[in-house]
Amino acid sequence: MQITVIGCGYVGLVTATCFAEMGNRVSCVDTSTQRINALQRGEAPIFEPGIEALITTNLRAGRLAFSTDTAGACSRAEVIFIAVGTPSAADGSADISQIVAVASELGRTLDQPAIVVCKSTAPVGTACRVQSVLDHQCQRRQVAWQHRVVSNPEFLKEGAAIDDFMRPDRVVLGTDDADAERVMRALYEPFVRNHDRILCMSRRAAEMTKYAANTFLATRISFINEIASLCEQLGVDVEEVRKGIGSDQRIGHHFIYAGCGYGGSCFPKDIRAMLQMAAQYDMPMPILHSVEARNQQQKTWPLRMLKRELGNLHGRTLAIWGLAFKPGTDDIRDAPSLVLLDALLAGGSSVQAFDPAASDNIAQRYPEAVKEGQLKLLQDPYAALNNADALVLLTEWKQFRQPDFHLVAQRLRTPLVIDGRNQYDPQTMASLGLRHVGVGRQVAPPAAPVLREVV
Ligand SMILES: NC(=O)c1ccc[n+]([C@@H]2O[C@H](COP(=O)([O-])OP(=O)(O)OC[C@H]3O[C@@H](n4cnc5c(N)ncnc54)[C@H](O)[C@@H]3O)[C@@H](O)[C@H]2O)c1
Ligand SMILES: O=c1ccn([C@@H]2O[C@H](COP(=O)(O)OP(=O)(O)O[C@H]3O[C@H](CO)[C@@H](O)[C@H](O)[C@H]3O)[C@@H](O)[C@H]2O)c(=O)[nH]1
Repeated sequence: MQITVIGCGYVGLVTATCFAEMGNRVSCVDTSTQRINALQRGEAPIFEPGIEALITTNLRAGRLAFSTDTAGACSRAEVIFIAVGTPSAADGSADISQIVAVASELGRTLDQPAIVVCKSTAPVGTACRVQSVLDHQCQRRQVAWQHRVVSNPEFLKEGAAIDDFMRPDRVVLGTDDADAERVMRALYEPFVRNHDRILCMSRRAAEMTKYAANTFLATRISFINEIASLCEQLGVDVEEVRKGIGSDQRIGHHFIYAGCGYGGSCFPKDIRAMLQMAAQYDMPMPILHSVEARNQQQKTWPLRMLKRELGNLHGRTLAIWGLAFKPGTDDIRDAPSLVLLDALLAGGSSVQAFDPAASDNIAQRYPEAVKEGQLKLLQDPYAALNNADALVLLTEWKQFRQPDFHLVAQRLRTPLVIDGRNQYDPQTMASLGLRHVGVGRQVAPPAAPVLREVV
């Protein structure tokens, strides 16, 4: 099939390369000349395991092409995916102006009917808006055809994006057009060979499904983080509780890991967008407000623990392992590391940090601190520990799972490990002379509850 993908970010590139890998001819467009030039040389502008190999193979095979010319790239396309950004506007709502701009351009320039697919995460009603923008242009140009708009939200996770796309749990197609459904089913058929995991529904339901999925996952994380806080008060280990509840099949083990909060380009933004969608109908959505508030609070957990253990942090040197919002990516958008770095740097602490992928992005965000030497971004995780008053683990990269604890204890000035992702066993750490502070797993005896008089 001849496909065009508009937007060469995480979603656009993964979509394009995976469809090309299945034998389709895919043209990719982006407004960034720099991005397109790099892609034409086979260089990925994003950090995503496996993406560069897919780009190179499919470029060489002639199934993949990159350009900045939308009209040219769409001239023979049967299916056109819109995978541009939908960032938060000032009020928290999803800004769909990039989608609308693409739709207008397509309406003005397409000389054949196409299936236009909204892949970006966008509020309920966006696909209908794209349809009316296209319809309006067709009427203006007095052409005889109508484009068909499908909502096809994407569920990939950064760091595992190719695997998620190649083996999706489900493919959601929002359309009531039988022809469009047939073409889209055929396109996705190679990815759902074992059994049909394609779910067809209305465009509005497809859009809502994406927001409901993300906000539900975020709710699970904030829920376990709240339970973890209570565990800290009660002297209970939340890791035991996690296993205890996760083994109930109705709950399951996924997305119930307590930590220092969720970040990334999706959960925070999509919760804000969902709240704004609801606000238009005067819906208060108290659950989602709490999910968001709990997450903000959770991101301050590492700082609170450092203060509890060390007192005043002014003049202290702190080591951080992991700056990306999760392992497998260089993405620092809404990462818990930003909350900690902002506070430590403003409070006069020095930071020595290591991340396998995200250091460049952090350097761009804190250029002054890097220049003045207050923030050192190191190439070696153990070099970050030299004379530090504590090690704070924020991202659970695999290489941090079994570090040389003897070296950790030797390098640190104070043997304190703040484990923001519950990676380490408190007993093992204690046996090595390291004080370990995990999320929701204090080993202290339970404190007395505040007793209230029963009336
Ligand atoms: N990142 C993820 O893990 C993920 C997963 C699922 C869904 N989503 C959603 O998918 C959408 C895209 O996310 P992303 O992370 O790929 O964004 P991104 O910012 O990485 O990429 C978007 C790209 O679109 C380009 N672009 C903007 N306007 C354009 C135009 N008019 N023509 C051509 N290119 C244009 C930008 O230059 C950029 O390269 C968002 O709605 C996001 O919420 C993201
Ligand atoms: O039990 C858990 C699981 C995750 N996280 C955190 O949650 C955030 C998001 O993680 P993850 O969902 O793995 O990453 P994303 O790449 O943001 O993917 C989410 O957002 C995408 C964009 O919409 C969706 O497509 C994916 O399905 C959805 O998982 C990260 O900060 C994680 O550290 C936890 O704290 N505890």
